[in-house]
Amino acid sequence: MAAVRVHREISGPSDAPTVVLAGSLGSTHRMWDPQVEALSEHFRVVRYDARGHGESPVPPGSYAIDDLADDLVALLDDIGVERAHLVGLSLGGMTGMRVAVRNPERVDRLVVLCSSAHLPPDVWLERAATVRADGVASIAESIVDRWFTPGFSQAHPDVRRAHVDMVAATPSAGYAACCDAIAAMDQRADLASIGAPTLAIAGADDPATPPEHLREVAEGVPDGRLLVLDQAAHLANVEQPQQVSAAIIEHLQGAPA
Ligand SMILES: O=C(O)CC1=CCC(=O)O1
Repeated sequence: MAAVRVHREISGPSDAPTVVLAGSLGSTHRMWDPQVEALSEHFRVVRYDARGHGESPVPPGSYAIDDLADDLVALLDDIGVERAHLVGLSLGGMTGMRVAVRNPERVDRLVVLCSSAHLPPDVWLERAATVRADGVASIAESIVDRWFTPGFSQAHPDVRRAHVDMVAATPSAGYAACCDAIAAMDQRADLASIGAPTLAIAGADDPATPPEHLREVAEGVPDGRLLVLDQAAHLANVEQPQQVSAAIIEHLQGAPA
């Protein structure tokens, strides 16, 4: 499938190294709000909506992780960036790993948060079918139950509500097409070919991509390292914003893996 021109928001100094932030299934670029200020002190920060999400195009049919990776490379081409740091959470992490495998010359350092090289296909095909039948809004509450720990949701009902609304606003066709991409993905054999120094960050309480998935990434990538954050579920960047921002900055600035 041809690459699409994704919706992007750019902040930070134009002459600083570029970091591209790729988000989770059911999110928009706004899921990175907690990181933008801190990262913009050091980097040109490029956030975007994945195809099928937010203000980006929603091509018909199923997608593959390769399509999402091609969109990210097309974004780099479009903004005139030869080589960037990539930071991706969940679906965004899968996309970042794929770019690091297929376009290694475009990737400086990689951060993979709350993601996986492989997830059970049947779960994702079933979710795609549910969303095609009933719409993404029908599962938005249950999705966000996995994004935050119960304690965080109780303490921050406004944050939880904003994320339920974000998921519910995702085009159902785009969401389902990305579920197809996750179902068809198996990057386990490719991890060894990722040359970019890689930090894998897990939420200790993430039921969607538990820490063992990030351990597999950290141990599979030759220059990989694992960080497990307590009191964080799937959207660890929202639940532990300072720790995540600090870990990203340290890794991208070249802390030894
Ligand atoms: O939203 C979820 O259920 C968790 C998830 C797994 C891959 C992804 O992008 O989100």
